[in-house]
Amino acid sequence: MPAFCDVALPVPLDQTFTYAVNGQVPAVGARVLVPFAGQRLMGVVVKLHDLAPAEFDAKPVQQVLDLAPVLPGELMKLAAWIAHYYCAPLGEVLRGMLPLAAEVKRQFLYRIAEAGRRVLYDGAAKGSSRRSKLTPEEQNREYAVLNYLESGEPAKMGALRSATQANKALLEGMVRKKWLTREALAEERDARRTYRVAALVEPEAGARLPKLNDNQLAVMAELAAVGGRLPVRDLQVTLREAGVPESTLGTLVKRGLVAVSEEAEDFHLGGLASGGKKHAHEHALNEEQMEAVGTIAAAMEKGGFRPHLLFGVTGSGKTAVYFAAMQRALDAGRSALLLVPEIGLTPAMAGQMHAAFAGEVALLHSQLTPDERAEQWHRIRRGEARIVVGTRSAVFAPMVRLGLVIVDEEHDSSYKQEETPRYHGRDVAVMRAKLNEATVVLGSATPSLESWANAERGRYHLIEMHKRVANRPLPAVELVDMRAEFQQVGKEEIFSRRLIVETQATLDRGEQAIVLLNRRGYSFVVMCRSCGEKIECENCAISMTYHKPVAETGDGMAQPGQRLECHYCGFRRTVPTTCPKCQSEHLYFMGVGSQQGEERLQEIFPGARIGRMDRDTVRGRSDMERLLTRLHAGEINLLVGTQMIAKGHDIHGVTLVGVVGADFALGLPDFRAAERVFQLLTQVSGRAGRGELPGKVLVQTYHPDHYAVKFAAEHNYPGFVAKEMQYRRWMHYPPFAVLANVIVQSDRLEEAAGWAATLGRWFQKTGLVGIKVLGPAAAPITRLKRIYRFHFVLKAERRQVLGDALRAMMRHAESVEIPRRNLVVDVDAVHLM
Ligand SMILES: Nc1ncnc2c1ncn2[C@@H]1O[C@H](COP(=O)(O)OP(=O)(O)OP(=O)(O)O)[C@@H](O)[C@H]1O
Ligand SMILES: [Zn+2]
Repeated sequence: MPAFCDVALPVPLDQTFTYAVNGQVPAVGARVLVPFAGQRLMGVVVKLHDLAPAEFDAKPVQQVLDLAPVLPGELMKLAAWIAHYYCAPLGEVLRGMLPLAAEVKRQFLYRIAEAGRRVLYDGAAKGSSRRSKLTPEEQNREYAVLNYLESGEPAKMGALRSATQANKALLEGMVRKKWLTREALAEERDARRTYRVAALVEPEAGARLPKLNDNQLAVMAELAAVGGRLPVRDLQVTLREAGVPESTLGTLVKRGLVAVSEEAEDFHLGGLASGGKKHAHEHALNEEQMEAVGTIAAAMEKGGFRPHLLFGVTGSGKTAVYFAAMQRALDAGRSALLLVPEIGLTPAMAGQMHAAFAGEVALLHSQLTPDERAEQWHRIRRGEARIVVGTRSAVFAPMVRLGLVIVDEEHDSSYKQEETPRYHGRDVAVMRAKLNEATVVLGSATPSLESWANAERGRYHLIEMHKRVANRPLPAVELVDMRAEFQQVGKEEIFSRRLIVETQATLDRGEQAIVLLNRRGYSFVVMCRSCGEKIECENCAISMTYHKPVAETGDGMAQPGQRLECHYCGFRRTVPTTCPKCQSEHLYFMGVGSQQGEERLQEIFPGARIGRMDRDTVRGRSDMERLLTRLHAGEINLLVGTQMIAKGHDIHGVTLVGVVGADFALGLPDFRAAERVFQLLTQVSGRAGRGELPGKVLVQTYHPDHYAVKFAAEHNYPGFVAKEMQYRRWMHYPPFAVLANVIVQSDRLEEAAGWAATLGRWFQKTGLVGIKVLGPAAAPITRLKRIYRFHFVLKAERRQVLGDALRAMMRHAESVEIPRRNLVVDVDAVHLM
């Protein structure tokens, strides 16, 4: 029997901790509770051994939570890889993998132990009770507990407590004295939990409309707006915001106008927000699609790790390819994992998954409660759900016989986790496939340069889909030079004359238009004309955004009132009437956000039915579904919004896309600025002309000659990458170098600056070979959430060299007592801000 186990704990320290095995030997991959710095922490056993630690006495494990490993060996390996590759503490990696924190509070079973029997039968307790600090009453309770358990049958804590009035502390004491044993009850939760759905009852033909009061009308209108059905919990959120009492729903049910039914939890996305169109799996695949599926299926058949990059233009029908490939995986008795950027933003995708695979599907996304998440996790682990669709962390789903991994919109930066462990979901997906010997497909109309380089180097097999489905043309893109516009009009306008004319014509033809304004709020800078100061957040070195009061939007959603808001930390303040610095009254609101865009559009097109899509109007999945349903139905014919509107939506009536101020981002101090602008322009353009009618795109720009803008206008991805690759090569940026961003941070400026300087001197003195160190410098955002930030950017040609340098740096930081949590190591950083 091994005497010790090494446990990975969720603490910001790059090591594991040794504990003494205490009775039950835990399995590697099982969870245990252990004492740590005065707390009880849950960790995962990573090693069993007999090597007593030299410097200290190992404390015993307090409790073994799982009899068998919760994580299969393959995921343990993946965790170790992530910890090494991203220089992240293994315990924090494992915590991110296990959605089971909720289960630690689960039921315990108590059983009488040998010593307990002796106490009960021999009265040996007398001897011990002299030393015992327990009151006679408590000792009696202990006897009652032993009596209760005498038969040998285990009992739940709840039952014991009510039968004997023993409390938890008393029971724990008995476990410590070894009178009782305790085991965690591995509760099999019912994965098929149900939830309640409210639905409008179809009135009988000829029935008269009943009289309804305002509250009742509000409920009926809300249901009608979302197509007649809504989960009760979502409905209640909306009702609460609108001030409608919850009892109203009950009244409507009594009157037979609304029915409430129970539905199985996993089906509630089916059919929503697809606008009555055919689902992806119902189309006969075209030639390009069939070829793509054929290539993927052949790879699965051959077996082994086979990475693919699926480069398919917007509207080429990539989703249908994913479905067909996933079906092939199922047919071959394997499971398939599909990662998507944000499920809430693309409810149609989830809906189609259910339509195609019904009960085989498990959804994993950030809006699940811990319990729901755990349920899905168990369904997957038991092999009941063989199709898993999820966001970033779904890459850790405990799939059984994983055969296919797909990463949709692989370029999307939401795959990057911006807290420890700072992994990239796409890259972990590729590694996961490798460990499983599975096929992996990264799909996008605008692949990241990293993935494209891998395809060029022959590491990924490239699959291309050049044409839109049904031979639909890509939209014609026209650039509107806003410098010329200004000269001709003589003043700064948000919308060019060209965009106004085209929008009017589109609306007149009964078609739909979308306008991208990629900043939310009304004005994103508030400046004092007298002293030139911008109003910044109290916590961050960031301009605050002005939000205009909106009593009510067209959706009947209550909105917070007028305010300044920091979009980084959420801090809000009232709008000052004078400059906080110089008291001048000349405050100036600059920079047009989506809220102002909507207001202006309503003035210009009073007859338009305008909708807005941004973080202020879309706060949850049901908001998004409601908006999309109204768009599909043509209820909205002019949509304004932030980059959310560019995310994979497939709205067939949209024939015009206008882009306002998207090239502003070209000026950001980040080497990926051009790539991001190209992606955004291409993706948003891709929303036009997806139905019967061809589309048109107008891009308002101050940089009509910039290659990112020009190539996007020509739908020329290869042209753009060729140019961008040159620049990356010259500048030694990824994909021609590997990079890490190291942030040194503290809530005290001197401390952050001092540590940065210390590390800077160390880098200089050490003279690492094969590494280029830029910095220390103040981070582009010098203060964030009250924390001051300095940074280094490390670049290397070889991954190994970079990792070694980072580890050496962390060791040095430890030796000079820079706390680990004040040092952020971001390997393959996506944002350098
Ligand atoms: N073979 C086909 N024939 C006709 N229509 C199809 C076919 N395959 C898919 N479609 C339809 O084409 C539309 C676009 O498909 P999809 O949304 O998968 O495009 P995509 O490649 O993912 O584009 P994007 O990158 O812009 O998200 C959908 O409405 C889909 O139902
Ligand atoms: Zn802030």
